[in-house]
Amino acid sequence: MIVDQVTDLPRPPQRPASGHKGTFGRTMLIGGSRGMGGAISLSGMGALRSGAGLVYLVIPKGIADVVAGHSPSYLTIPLPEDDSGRISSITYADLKSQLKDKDSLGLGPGCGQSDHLKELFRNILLHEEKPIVVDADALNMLADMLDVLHEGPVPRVLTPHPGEFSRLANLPIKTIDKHRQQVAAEFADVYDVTLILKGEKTIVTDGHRMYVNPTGNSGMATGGTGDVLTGIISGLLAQGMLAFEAAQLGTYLHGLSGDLAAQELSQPGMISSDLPRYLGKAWQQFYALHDSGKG
Ligand SMILES: NC(=O)C1=CN([C@@H]2O[C@H](COP(=O)(O)OP(=O)(O)OC[C@H]3O[C@@H](n4cnc5c(N)ncnc54)[C@H](O)[C@@H]3O)[C@@H](O)[C@H]2O)[C@@H](O)CC1
Ligand SMILES: Nc1ncnc2c1ncn2[C@@H]1O[C@H](COP(=O)(O)OP(=O)(O)O)[C@@H](O)[C@H]1O
Ligand SMILES: [Mg+2]
Repeated sequence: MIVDQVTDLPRPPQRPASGHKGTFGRTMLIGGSRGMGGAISLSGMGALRSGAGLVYLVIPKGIADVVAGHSPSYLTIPLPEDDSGRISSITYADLKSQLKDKDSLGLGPGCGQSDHLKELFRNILLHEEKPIVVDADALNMLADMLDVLHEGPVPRVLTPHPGEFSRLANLPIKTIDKHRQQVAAEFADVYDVTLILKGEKTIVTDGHRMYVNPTGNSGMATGGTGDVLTGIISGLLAQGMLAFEAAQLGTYLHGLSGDLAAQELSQPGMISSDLPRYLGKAWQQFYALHDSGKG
């Protein structure tokens, strides 16, 4: 397998002067559960500040008010929940009309795991042709049904940390840490996905190209930072970027937000909700360096 090392960053989504919120895409994020409303709220903030026009959060009804209260900029779609406060009852057929006009999806932040969610995500991955980011508990459930990646339409972006990748690829974390590029590229090639293997120097690969992200710092090793990344990439996909490019730019901007947050707040003093707040500054720096201030 020949894998090209990519260093150049892709062009960001265009922002035509006449653009309206429909121009910049609708992304829908499905997740959250009792005790983990923060995860889907953080993803929503990442999506909003990635430039997406409309951000929909599909959540269990028990956390709907808390999540909606996190930001007035979200649209929320509350669903029935089970005894543990996870999304339940609703089927893929029930959700179809909501999914229809969305440009991208993000599955998993804080959703928990259940047979019901697994079946719902299985159907979405099998049948939805729009780009989908798969993270967190959606990845853990995907580990038991990897066949959907072969059968379903592409593009799919998977965002595991090494613990999640170990479950997906059925490899020990030690092996993953030792051969990060190789195991990530092999998995991406076999399953025809864009894989983001997170951690220090996050890897983005589609099995043919490999990007090693230079931004980020260990101040980002704090709960919820990965949830923000899922939202950023879902938002870039909604704006029409291709999967590998959205993953690459999203990972770069996410790490840069972390670096800018650490500069002002210190590594121990920064938290995941700071990342969306610094994403605006990260965009400014990106445009200044890479796109002559068009943003
Ligand atoms: N505020 C919230 O509501 C939050 C909710 N979260 C949700 O909590 C659920 C569980 O996610 P977690 O990731 O905590 O659980 P996991 O059990 O998947 O991951 C935690 C374990 O993975 C391994 N791991 C993680 N990063 C690693 C690295 N760089 N190198 C080696 N091993 C590594 C470690 O063994 C670690 O204890 C998800 O649904 C997630 O979205 C978390 O995102 C934290 C914040
Ligand atoms: N030491 C580090 N250096 C750079 N980035 C890091 C480091 N530790 C964690 N990160 C980044 O923080 C994020 C953590 O994601 P994840 O483990 O999914 O967190 P959570 O599920 O709590 O949101 C990833 O984007 C990862 O690359
Ligand atoms: Mg995570």
